[in-house]
Amino acid sequence: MTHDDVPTGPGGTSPGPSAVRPDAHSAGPADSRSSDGGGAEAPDPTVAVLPVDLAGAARTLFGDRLDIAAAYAELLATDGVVRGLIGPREAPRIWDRHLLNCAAVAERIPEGVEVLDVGSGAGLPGIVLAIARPDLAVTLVEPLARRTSFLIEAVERLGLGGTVRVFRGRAEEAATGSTGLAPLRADVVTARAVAPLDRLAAWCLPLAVPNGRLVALKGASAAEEIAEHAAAVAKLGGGEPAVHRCGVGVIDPPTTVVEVVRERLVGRARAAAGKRSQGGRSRRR
Ligand SMILES: C[S@@+](CC[C@H](N)C(=O)[O-])C[C@H]1O[C@@H](n2cnc3c(N)ncnc32)[C@H](O)[C@@H]1O
Repeated sequence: MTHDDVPTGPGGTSPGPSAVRPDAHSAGPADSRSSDGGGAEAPDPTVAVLPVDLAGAARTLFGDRLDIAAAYAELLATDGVVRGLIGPREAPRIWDRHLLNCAAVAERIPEGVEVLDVGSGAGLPGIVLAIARPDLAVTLVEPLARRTSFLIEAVERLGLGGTVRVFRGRAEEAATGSTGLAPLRADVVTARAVAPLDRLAAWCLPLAVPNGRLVALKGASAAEEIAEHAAAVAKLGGGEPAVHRCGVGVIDPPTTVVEVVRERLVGRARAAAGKRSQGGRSRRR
């Protein structure tokens, strides 16, 4: 495993102006799904132009950073498809199923906090959140080299190096710092289409600071997953999972997220905290 810190600074190319595609595209309901797919010939980049019926939502969610979102949409629909990170069928629905679906989640994230996006893949939702919210410090956690190479290039090309870094490795490795690096922690840990809620809680809660949160994009399976996994989540130190709908009145359908607060330290984290507090007391004597 390596730690690929994207150099900070102004690097990257400046994204081109946004353009609105007149032939409005409608897609099925947004859901927690992978954007992944097999490699293919690069589609025509105009396939990623913002459909006119989504332009209002896109302006609401991205504000004056809509041009950067448009550059990312084009990158996903071209390079992302060629490199097998996005299925070719996803290219025409990049905006509604991916960019807007992910950007809506920004409303659940407080101002100026640190965000870890676990299993970023091609940057969803991590890169989208970094575009929509330049106040956030975002770390993209992704184990696969082919995907982290794309992420590093995307961050540079979109000029996001000042607020986004890429960590190559699994969530479990990021949490323990087992490679000799300091363990990663954040106020908010996001994940989309990575694992069922019990596994996600096991991977992501250790990455959250105490009272920090897992925000999992879950779609239609949310209530079912909570019913199935609430007990496992509680054992992992999580509070009662809560469902929230994001982007109500902006996107249709809204994005469904399951949130879990890290309420208690369990296992190794609890033991380590106990040792720290004992050490603290003996030093004070
Ligand atoms: C189905 S893809 C979803 C990618 C992206 N979140 C999206 O919505 O398009 C799942 C991603 O999770 C990553 N992944 C799997 N296990 C992981 C783990 N233990 N820690 C971090 N990432 C993991 C995979 O490498 C893959 O990129």
